Amino acid sequence: MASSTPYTVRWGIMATGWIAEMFSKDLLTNPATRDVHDVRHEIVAVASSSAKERADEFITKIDGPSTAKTYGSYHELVADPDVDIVYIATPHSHHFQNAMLALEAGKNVLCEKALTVTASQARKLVDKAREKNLFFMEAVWTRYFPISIKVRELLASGAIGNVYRAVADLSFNNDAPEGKVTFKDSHRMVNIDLAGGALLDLGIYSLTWVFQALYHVQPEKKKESPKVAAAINKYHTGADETTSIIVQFPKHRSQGVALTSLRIGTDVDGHNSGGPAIRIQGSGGEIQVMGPAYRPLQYKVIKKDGGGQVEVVDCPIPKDPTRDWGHGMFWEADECARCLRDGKKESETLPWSESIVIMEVMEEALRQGGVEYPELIATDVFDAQSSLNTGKR
Ligand SMILES: NC(=O)C1=CN([C@@H]2O[C@H](COP(=O)(O)OP(=O)(O)OC[C@H]3O[C@@H](n4cnc5c(N)ncnc54)[C@H](OP(=O)(O)O)[C@@H]3O)[C@@H](O)[C@H]2O)C=CC1
Ligand SMILES: O=C1OC[C@@H](O)[C@H](O)[C@H]1O
Repeated sequence: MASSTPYTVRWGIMATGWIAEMFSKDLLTNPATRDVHDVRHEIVAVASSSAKERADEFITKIDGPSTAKTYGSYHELVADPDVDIVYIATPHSHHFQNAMLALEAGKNVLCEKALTVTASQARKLVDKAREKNLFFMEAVWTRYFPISIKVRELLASGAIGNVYRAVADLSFNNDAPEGKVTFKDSHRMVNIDLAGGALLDLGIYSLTWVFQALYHVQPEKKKESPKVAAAINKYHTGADETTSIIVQFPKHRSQGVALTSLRIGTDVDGHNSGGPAIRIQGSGGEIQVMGPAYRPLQYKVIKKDGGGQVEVVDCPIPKDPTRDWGHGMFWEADECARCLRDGKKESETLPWSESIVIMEVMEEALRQGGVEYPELIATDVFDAQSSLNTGKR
């Protein structure tokens, strides 16, 4: 029989930027407001690589607990004995070194997407987690949404027959005059030194849907790494600005198309007039998911023999009324808590092997498009004193 006392996870937050704020505010919501009663979350420490004061300000900004310890370095955070799991919210460039720093220190890790810059880095992190017997997960929050769970269930149950194709897009219109985009060259979205680019930041969600539809739902023995064909337009910084990938799963006769761009928007007018962001097509029908691909709130099921009837299902994200907050990242946090409680080292919803295959696809696409990242961020050699860990910029 399940215990009536919820299992508590004590989080350490690494970095104090935008997504760290979103995630931390979600951790602070009351789980009961999403009908979760078996796990709960505490923020026990926050670290900024630049200054302890930034971590102090962060706690104020999120209306966090005054008991949380604040650090001016990532090294101090991973050494804190009260931290059960470290949430890594730094740019892509930093993930390998930061995650390895935490794993080496014996900490469980939830690391923001994209997991790493290269597939080799991802494999090394998984090897380290295995060696140290630690929990490790890529923070692809969308996978833990009830809408994703429902769509996977529908696909697995054969609701649309044999699934042969998935087309997914996550693009934003950041077009600007004279060939520019609206981001400054130094911004993490386009800065090659921070592993910027549409694919690692946005295209990973398009691939997430392609993989949820065509790969994840396959029985383990039938899973196959896809063939990859990619077209990439590079921005003047060297990062990719528009990337289109076709993945082909020959044994399953299925194909996925993953699209991303910083030039045109999936949602043309901000009202979803452009139609679904994701189309999953099977022999017996189609499932459409309304975007954005990272935070979808509605899906439709269209049956081949449905006589024109379309099932439309809304999947809203619950808010904690006390804090007036609910972004949707709490579901992945709940998954981490349950895995820690149950002694699991990886999440079945995004197993290590799947994160690695997706990193391999992105690496191959970037190779075909001629995108190259600097050695400092592409190396798979861990260095605790790397500037990516010490913050000495
Ligand atoms: N799941 C989701 O919905 C989203 C995920 N993300 C992911 O989260 C990660 C961070 O994105 P986001 O929060 O938007 O980025 P921000 O630029 O807002 O924050 C990044 C933080 O990383 C730390 N950092 C350390 N070194 C550097 C450096 N050289 N340059 C910039 N920042 C540095 C800083 O914190 P400090 O100084 O305190 O150490 C900074 O505040 C990315 O991997 C991104 O893909 C982003 C947005 C949404
Ligand atoms: O993960 C993300 O989802 C939302 C986007 O706006 C953001 O750039 C990206 O990092």
